[in-house]
Amino acid sequence: MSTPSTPASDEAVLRVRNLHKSHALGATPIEVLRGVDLDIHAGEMCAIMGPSGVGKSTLLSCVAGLESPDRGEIRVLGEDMAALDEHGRTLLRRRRVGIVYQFFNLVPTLTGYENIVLPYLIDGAAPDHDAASRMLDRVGMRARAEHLPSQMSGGEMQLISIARALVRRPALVLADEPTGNVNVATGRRIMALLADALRDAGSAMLLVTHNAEDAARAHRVVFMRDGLLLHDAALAGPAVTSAAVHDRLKELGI
Ligand SMILES: Nc1ncnc2c1ncn2[C@@H]1O[C@H](COP(=O)(O)OP(=O)(O)OP(=O)(O)O)[C@@H](O)[C@H]1O
Repeated sequence: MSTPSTPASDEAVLRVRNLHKSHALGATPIEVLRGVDLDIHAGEMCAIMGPSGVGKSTLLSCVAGLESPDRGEIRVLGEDMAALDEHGRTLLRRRRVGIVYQFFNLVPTLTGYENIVLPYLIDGAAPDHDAASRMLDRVGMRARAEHLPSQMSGGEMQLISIARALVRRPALVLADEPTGNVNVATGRRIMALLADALRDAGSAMLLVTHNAEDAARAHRVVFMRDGLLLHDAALAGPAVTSAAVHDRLKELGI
C-alpha cells in the first residue's frame, strides 16, 4: 500500500463528506450519521460534543476504518478509505493513526512498556526504543514500565495508552473521551499532553468529549445533533473557552 507521508499543504489530514451510517437495532436500521461533513488540518485539534448515543463514537470508528459507512467519503491523508481493502485500512490505521479509548484498551498480559511498543510489533516493524523511552518519560510513567495494567490505576493506564497512541507520531489522533475515566487532575494532564504532542508532531486530532474544559483546549468545537455536525463559527480559535462551550451546550439543549 502506498501511503503519502504528508498531505499537500492545503489538503486536510481528515476529510469527511456526506457520511451516512446506520446500525441495525433488531430488524429496524437506525440511521445514526446522516450526512456528516468534517475537515481537520495538520496541527488542528477539533472537539466533537453531543448527547449520549448521538453517534460520536460511530464517527470515530468509521474514520479509523473499524466500521464501514453506508455511503459518503472519508479521506485520511488524501487516501480514500473506501478504495482501500481491509488490509490497506489496517496498515493506514497502524502506521498513521493513533487511537486513545475511554477504557484504555491495554493488553492485560503485557507490561506498560510492551504496550507502548505494541504498534511496532503488530506492524511487524522493529520497535523504536528511543521513541518509546522518550514517550515513557513524557507521560511520566517510567516507574510503571514493567508493571501490568492490572497493577496500574485508571489514570496510569490512560497515560500508557496515550504513549502507545503517540509513539509513532501519527498524522491523525482519534481520542474518544480520553479523560472520561480518570480524575480531574489526571484529565488535565492528559489534555495538556495531547495538546503538546499535537503541536510537536503537527498531528491533526479529533477529540470526542463531554467535558467543556477539555473541549476548550481544541482549536474548534463542533456539535453533533440529529446525525449531523453543527459547525459553529463562533467556537473556533481564541473564542473556544469552557464558558463559551457551556453556553453553547445550554443553547443547544445538550
Ligand atoms: N454495533 C452497534 N449495533 C447496533 N447499534 C449500535 C452499535 N453501535 C452503536 N449503536 C447505536 O448507535 C447509536 C450511536 O452510538 P455511539 O456509541 O456512536 O454514540 P455516542 O454519541 O458515542 O454516545 P456516548 O456519548 O454515550 O458514548 C446509539 O444509539 C447506539 O446504541
